[in-house]
Amino acid sequence: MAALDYHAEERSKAEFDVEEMKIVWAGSRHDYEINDRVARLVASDPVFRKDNRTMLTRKDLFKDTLRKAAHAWKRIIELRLSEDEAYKLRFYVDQPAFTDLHWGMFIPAIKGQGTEEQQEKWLPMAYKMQIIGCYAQTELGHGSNVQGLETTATFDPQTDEFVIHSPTLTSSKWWPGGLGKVSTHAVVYARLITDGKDHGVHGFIVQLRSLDDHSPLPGITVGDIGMKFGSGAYNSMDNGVLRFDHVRIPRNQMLMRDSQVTREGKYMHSDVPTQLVYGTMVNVRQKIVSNASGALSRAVCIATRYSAVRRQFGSQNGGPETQVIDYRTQQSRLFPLLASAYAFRFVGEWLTWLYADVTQRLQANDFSTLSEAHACTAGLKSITTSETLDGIEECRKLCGGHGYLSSSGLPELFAVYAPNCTYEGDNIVLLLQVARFLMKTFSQLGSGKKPVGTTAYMGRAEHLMQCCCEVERAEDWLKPSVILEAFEARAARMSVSCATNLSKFSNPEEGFAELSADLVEAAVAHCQLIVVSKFVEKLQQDIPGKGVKRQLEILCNVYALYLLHKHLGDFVTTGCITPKQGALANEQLRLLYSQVRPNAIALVDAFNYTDHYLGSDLGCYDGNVYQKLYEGAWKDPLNDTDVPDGYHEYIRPILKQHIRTARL
Ligand SMILES: CCCCCCCCCCCCCCCC(=O)SCCNC(=O)CCNC(=O)[C@H](O)C(C)(C)COP(=O)(O)OP(=O)(O)OC[C@H]1O[C@@H](n2cnc3c(N)ncnc32)[C@H](O)[C@@H]1OP(=O)(O)O
Repeated sequence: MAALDYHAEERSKAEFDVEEMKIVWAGSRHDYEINDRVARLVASDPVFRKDNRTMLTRKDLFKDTLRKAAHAWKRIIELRLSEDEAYKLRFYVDQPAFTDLHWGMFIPAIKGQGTEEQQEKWLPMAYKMQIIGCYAQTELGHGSNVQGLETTATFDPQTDEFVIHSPTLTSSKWWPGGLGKVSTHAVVYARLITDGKDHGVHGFIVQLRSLDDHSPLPGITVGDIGMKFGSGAYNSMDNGVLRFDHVRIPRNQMLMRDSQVTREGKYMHSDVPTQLVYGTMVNVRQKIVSNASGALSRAVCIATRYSAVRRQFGSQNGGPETQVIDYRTQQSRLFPLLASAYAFRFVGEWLTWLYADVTQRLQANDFSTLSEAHACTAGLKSITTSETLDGIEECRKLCGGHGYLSSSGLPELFAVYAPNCTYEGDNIVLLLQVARFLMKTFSQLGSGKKPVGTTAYMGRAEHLMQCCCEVERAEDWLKPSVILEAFEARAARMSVSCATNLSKFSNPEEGFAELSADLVEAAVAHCQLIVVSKFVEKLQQDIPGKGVKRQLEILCNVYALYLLHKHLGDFVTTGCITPKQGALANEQLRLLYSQVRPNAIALVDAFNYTDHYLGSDLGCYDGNVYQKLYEGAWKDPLNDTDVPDGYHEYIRPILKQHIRTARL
């Protein structure tokens, strides 16, 4: 018997080869095959079940997380999975855990900042998970301002040790994931003090817990910081608090790749930029950008499938009501998010390449692209996560009342995704970093330094300041060169305007603070240009598969014109386009939505998500939504009995008019 599929008709409307699109989405056939195999493996394993997660108490949720992490590790060993496959297995398990920080930050910090000797000592133990580590940087009173950290690491030449100490309440480490209950070790960021002199923040490997019985070592106070936003979600993570009371560690546990302390206590800094101490954050920011498309596509998949099943109003002569996906209002909110998911996928791919490139250069002591890599990772982390979080919430609203149910998967997705906008650098702070980079690049234009990479367009600032958009008819907006020039002109003009206003201040820092809101907008314009241009570049590649490239062209245009529509004020006030051209863009956008419509379900099928990973009754592959919602309701613990616990004490006295004498 053929499997039931409420979306069969929608799927038959697709004008492109979905299987080929799956490969484009995954990045390569190889990645597609690994993703597919690992996702199915996770979905079919009962230990990885997550449908009751939001109903677990904190302790049960944490224990469930430990079980899943241990089981995942067991499977990784049994199946001899590669590092990449193991990462994907943890990804599809879809439950934040200490392992994310062990593999995602502790190991990379040692790799990036440790000497060869230190790597040889610590990495083999970390790779076998004989030790489990976290990244202890943020403090109770200090987050984005890394230079403001208070924890101290004072060198004691008598014993050849560092004394790690938390001098104040605000210096307590606060937030590091995996710290609260699991990590045996941490890379701790502390101010290095030798001979009474403060040399700024450096990383140190510190053992926190006994490897025999897991109890905290002397001088260490450690625990979990408490419940976080939402049910399930990030509450599976043991974000921790940590205080040091004069904890001693050997000198060779300072991460000494770029700066060293000698046996005599002399501080030596090689001629590499001090910002390399931020390297782990750059690495994670790049991963966060890659993951943004994952979270957004998941929400979009749920909202799109449900919008095709859900019918509301518009019944003609007693016929079925209209599918909500056919309403223009639904399309104009949903399809830009679908296009954004694809846009973020491709910019994430590009950023992974950029990061690999800068890493290679750094190894060869070439620091020329470091500041651009920092600006790109910081800026793209900021805009992709902000848009993803807003997009998830929009998808919840697009699912109407049912989106508010936990079983839609959207509330938990929102709650688990929300910290992305804050961790690894608050999104506004990161945009200000981009703005600084832009202002610096502009100020160097006069000195003949030619901007390259993502700022190459600034080299054409003179042209971009006075060019006129050539759009006369709506279809002119489909030309990539027209779109790119409009985005370049907007970004350049907003930056130039900031630079001009800044130059009026005698104190540049005062000017920067005063104009910070404008600077953030200029940074957003620059980052959006990067996303649009990387989408356009992707389309210049050879993309096989019937109709695949055509669909991507449509989505690219949707993404760009939606941004243009949303930020019309920027484009018009900077004189990049006229109000008439803005209206034509909107007209074209409506036409594009009609082209997306028949392909919408197939475009979300191309994400190739299992029902397990999606975790949503509304987004299930077969579209049998109402049955699932109905059955799901009866599984709630409140429905274990018809008469609820508490009836006799609290309902009956009200009904029977005994409330005055009731013992509550
Ligand atoms: C399997 C399942 C999924 C797994 C998924 C994988 C992920 C794995 C899990 C992760 C889960 C998340 C876990 C979160 C864990 C935290 O959140 S860890 C804590 C993160 N904390 C932060 O990100 C703090 C953010 N703050 C900062 O980065 C810096 O303090 C700031 C804001 C950039 C300021 O830096 P600053 O040195 O005080 O000051 P500033 O004068 O602005 O900068 C000085 C120079 O350094 C440059 N600079 C600044 N930063 C950098 C940098 N990073 N690089 C290069 N240059 C830089 C500036 O451009 C400037 O350059 P010049 O203009 O002088 O040329």
